[in-house]
Amino acid sequence: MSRPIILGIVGDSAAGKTTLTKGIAQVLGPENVTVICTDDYHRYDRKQRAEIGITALHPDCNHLDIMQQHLSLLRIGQPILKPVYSHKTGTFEPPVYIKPNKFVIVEGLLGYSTRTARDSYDVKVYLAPPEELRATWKVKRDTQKRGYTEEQVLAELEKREPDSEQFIRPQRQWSDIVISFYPPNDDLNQVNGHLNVRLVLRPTIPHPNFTQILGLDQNFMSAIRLGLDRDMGKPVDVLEVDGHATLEQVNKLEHLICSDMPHLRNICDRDSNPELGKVAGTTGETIQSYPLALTQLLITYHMLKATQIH
Ligand SMILES: Nc1ncnc2c1ncn2[C@@H]1O[C@H](COP(=O)(O)OP(=O)(O)OP(=O)(O)O)[C@@H](O)[C@H]1O
Ligand SMILES: O=C(CO)[C@H](O)[C@H](O)COP(=O)(O)O
Repeated sequence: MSRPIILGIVGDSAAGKTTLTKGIAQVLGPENVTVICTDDYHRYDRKQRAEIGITALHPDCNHLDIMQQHLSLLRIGQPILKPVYSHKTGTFEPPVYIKPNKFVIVEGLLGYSTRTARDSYDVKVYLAPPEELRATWKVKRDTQKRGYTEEQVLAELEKREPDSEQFIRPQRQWSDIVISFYPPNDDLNQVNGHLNVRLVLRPTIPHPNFTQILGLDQNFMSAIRLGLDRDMGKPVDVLEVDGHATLEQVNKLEHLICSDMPHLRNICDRDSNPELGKVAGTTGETIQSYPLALTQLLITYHMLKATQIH
C-alpha cells in the first residue's frame, strides 16, 4: 500500500509558511491533504513561556521527541493523537485524532532540527524572506490575529533573535528549496502581490528542466532569471521571478513545470485553480501574486513526482 507523501515547510515566525501551505493544499485538493502545524508541539503555553523566559523557538520549549514520533507514524500512514495549541488564546486545547491523507504538509519552526525528523519528509522547503519584511508581516499578523500590540511584537522579535540565529536559520541547509519573497528595490511598501521571489534549488531532488528558459528573449529574461550560485557553501541553481512578470511570461514557466508532469496539466489551468497565488494584502484585499503561484506550482510538482517515486 502506498504511504503519504510528506512536505516540510520550515521557517521563522511569519515567514509565510501558512500562506504557502494554503495554496498548495488548494491545488492538491483539500480533501487529499492533512496539514500539521508544529506549533501544536509547544511544551509551554504563552503565560508559562513568559514566566520561564523561554521563546517558542527554543528546542527545549517544544516536544520535539513527540513531534518526531508523530512524523514517523504519519510517514507510514498511521494515525496520531495531535496536541493543539491555540494562537487565539495562547493556551492548549484538547488533542485531535488525525489520520493522514494522501499528502501531509508539516509546517512550523523546528521541523528539520533532528535527523529523524528530517528523514520523514519527501520534499523539504525553507522560507527565508528578508528579516525586515518578516518583521512587517509578523507585526501585521500578530496585531490583527493573535492579540498583540505592535510594541509587544517588536520586543518579542528582539528577544527571539538569538534563538532565531542558533536554532531556526541553520535549518536552511537541510532544505531542497529555499524560498525568499522580497520587495523590488528593497522597497518595503511593496509588501503585497508585487513581491519578487528567489528560489534556491538544491540538487537534492530532481527539479523541472528550467534551462529551456535560457534561450528565450531578452524581455522574458528581464523578469525571469535562472543562474548558478552557492548557498551555505553548496552549489545551487537559482530561479528568480519578478512580481511584475506578465501572465504570458509566467505561463511559459508554468508550461515547463506542467508539461513534465501529466497530473499537473489540469492544475495548470488557472480557471480551475483560482486560489493559486492568492494572498491577503495590507488592507485585507485579495492580491494575485504570480511569483507565489509559480512557487506553489513547483512544490506541488515535487509532491506529485514523489508519488511516482513511491
Ligand atoms: N508570499 C507572500 N506575499 C505577501 N504576503 C505574505 C506572503 N507570505 C506571507 N505573507 C504575509 O505574512 C503574514 C504571515 O504569514 P504566515 O501566517 O503565512 O506566516 P507563518 O510562517 O505561517 O507564521 P507562524 O509560524 O508565526 O504561524 C501573512 O498574514 C501575510 O500577510
Ligand atoms: O513563533 C510562533 C509561530 O507561530 C508563535 O509566536 C509561537 O507559536 C507562539 O504562539 P503565540 O505567539 O500565539 O503564543
